[in-house]
Amino acid sequence: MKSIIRNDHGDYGSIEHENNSTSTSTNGNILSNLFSQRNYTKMRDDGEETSQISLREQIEDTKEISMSWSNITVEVIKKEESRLSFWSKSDSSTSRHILVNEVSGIVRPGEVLAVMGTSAAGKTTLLNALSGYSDRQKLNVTGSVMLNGCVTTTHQRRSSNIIGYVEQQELFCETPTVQEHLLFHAMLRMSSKTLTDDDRRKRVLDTIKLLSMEKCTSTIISKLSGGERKRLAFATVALTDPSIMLIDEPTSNLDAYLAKSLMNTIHMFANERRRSIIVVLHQPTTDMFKYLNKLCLLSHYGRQAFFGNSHPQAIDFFTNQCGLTGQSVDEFIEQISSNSNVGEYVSDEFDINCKSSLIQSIESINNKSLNDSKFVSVNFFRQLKWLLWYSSVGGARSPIRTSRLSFRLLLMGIIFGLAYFQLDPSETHYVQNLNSVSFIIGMSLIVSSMGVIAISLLNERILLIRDIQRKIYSLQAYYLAKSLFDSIFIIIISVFYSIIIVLLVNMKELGLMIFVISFEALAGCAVASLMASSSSSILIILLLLHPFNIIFNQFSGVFLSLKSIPDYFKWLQYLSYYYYGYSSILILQWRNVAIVQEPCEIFINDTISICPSVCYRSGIEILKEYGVEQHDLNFNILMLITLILGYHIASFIILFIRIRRIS
Ligand SMILES: Nc1ncnc2c1ncn2[C@@H]1O[C@H](COP(=O)(O)OP(=O)(O)OP(=O)(O)O)[C@@H](O)[C@H]1O
Repeated sequence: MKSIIRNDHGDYGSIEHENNSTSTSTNGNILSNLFSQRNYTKMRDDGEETSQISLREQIEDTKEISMSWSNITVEVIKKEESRLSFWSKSDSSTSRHILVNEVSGIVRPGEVLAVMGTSAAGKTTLLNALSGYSDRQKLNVTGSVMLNGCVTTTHQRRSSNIIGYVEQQELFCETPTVQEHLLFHAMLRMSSKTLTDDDRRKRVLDTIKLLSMEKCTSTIISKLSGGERKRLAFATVALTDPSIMLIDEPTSNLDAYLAKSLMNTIHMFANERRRSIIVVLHQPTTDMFKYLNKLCLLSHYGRQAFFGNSHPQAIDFFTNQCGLTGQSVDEFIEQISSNSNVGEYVSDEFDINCKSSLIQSIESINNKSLNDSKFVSVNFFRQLKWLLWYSSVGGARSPIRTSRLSFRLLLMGIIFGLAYFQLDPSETHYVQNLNSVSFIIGMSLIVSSMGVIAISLLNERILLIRDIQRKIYSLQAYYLAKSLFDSIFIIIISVFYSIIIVLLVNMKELGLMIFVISFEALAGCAVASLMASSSSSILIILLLLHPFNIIFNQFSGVFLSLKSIPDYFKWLQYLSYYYYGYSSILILQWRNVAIVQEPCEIFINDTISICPSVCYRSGIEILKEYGVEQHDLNFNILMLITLILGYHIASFIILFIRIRRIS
């Protein structure tokens, strides 16, 4: 069937599209019900009346925004250094590499524009420039991008909810399921305040259905196929219903049927929701052209080779104006790709014959006012709630956190528990053994969990930067949610680990031991967060964590006597979580011990010998020997809490500065 696409200028004509297939009509129904906010409200009030609301009413609710761009040039400036020998001064020069060269275009509400061209022609680079994300790659962009004729800055494009960008390799948090991922985005990204949480849940299910993803609703993202990931990336953006969608290679990794079905859905989004959509396409099949209204063709080095109606106008241009032979657009693309001279020639022809009318068409768009489309960010507590939920559903499935760490701790708990099994005060080396296990219990827990905390924070960094740039949530909400979730996780494993060792070794004061060990581990993990925030790779984290741990170990009182720490290193003792943790555990073990029997050590001819008789010491005397005061328990716990907060604040500030610099 032929349908007329509304067009202010009349230069883009009509397109043909299928309207009678089952999948089309099913998708159409879902789509028309999907994004009507009024539908949801009505459903709540009037039961089944939803379907009576016409698409026309829905369209009036929507924001129709055209996007145009003129003379977009993207270049990378490379600094090249040449040095004749090690000692000679280096000569540095800068060179400019043009990736996109004076490209112009326009897409209006209701249209799908396809950007096509040779590999590495600059299609993704153009999309990055249009979406406002080029500066994260340190690229220099000139030219203007207009929304409804108003010139915009990159920041405006990034921070408004007008543009939804589906990147070529969309990043996901890998452990949640498809439904959980979409729900998280529905709760934080759908800006309408009138939607209830139930409406959002329903929209998630409808979006899953629209993209034929029912089969993988409960599949963990890391297990999705390449094509399913593509569809999920599209679904994540489609969920929020932006006025303009930029989609990089939506059909790659999809089979012919799914590719066609997805293009059909994209076309319907544009057509029925009056959205302006730009897609980068690679080798589209001939029947896919019916879903495209316009074509922007890039040749070598980002030069523009064509812009216009996808099929008839393109064929006319390539055959009549450029003298190429062929029947379809893909044949011309192939000729341009295979021979850079043909590409150059076609680009020159386009510049001479067509560029000025395109620029006129762009300039003719009146400056229509844009609605205030700043991101309506959800409040801090809602962000915190859903970030905590997302961390917990994802974290609970992460094997590094769950099975592997639990197994490691169980194994260590059993080994240490059996090595120091049921310590008996009447044993010869009771004091030494009890003091050793008091140190090892905290140290082993911290060393095992530090890496997990640091690596998970570092792994999420790229996602965090992207989500903050997209204004999905704030760094404050993310950091607080992450720290809360990690703290709960650390407390659970501390309880589990302490119980094993305390019971096997026969240590005292189980309840308070759990309390102290948890705080010691939390302080250690706060240091791990600080390391992760300060590092840019796992290797750097590992290089930093071990020296830090060893240095803080030395000032715990177990190796170097607390009494002999030089004054200029006292500050290291006060920053050491091992010192406060170890001292507190010693206090718990010795404070109520009245008498300890142990063999006496005496000096005979300057060598230590064991006297056959026994010596008697109180627990308080043992503490004194280690430089620990029994009344320091509360102070130590307070200091551990201070360290936890201090290290986290330092970690947050460093992360904040790093992300600000990148963004
Ligand atoms: N940040 C950057 N610094 C230097 N060169 C870059 C940068 N980003 C992209 N390029 C280069 O720009 C060219 C165009 O890259 P782009 O990813 O835009 O191509 P493309 O047309 O999308 O390619 P494909 O179809 O293969 O995905 C490539 O040669 C690429 O190496």
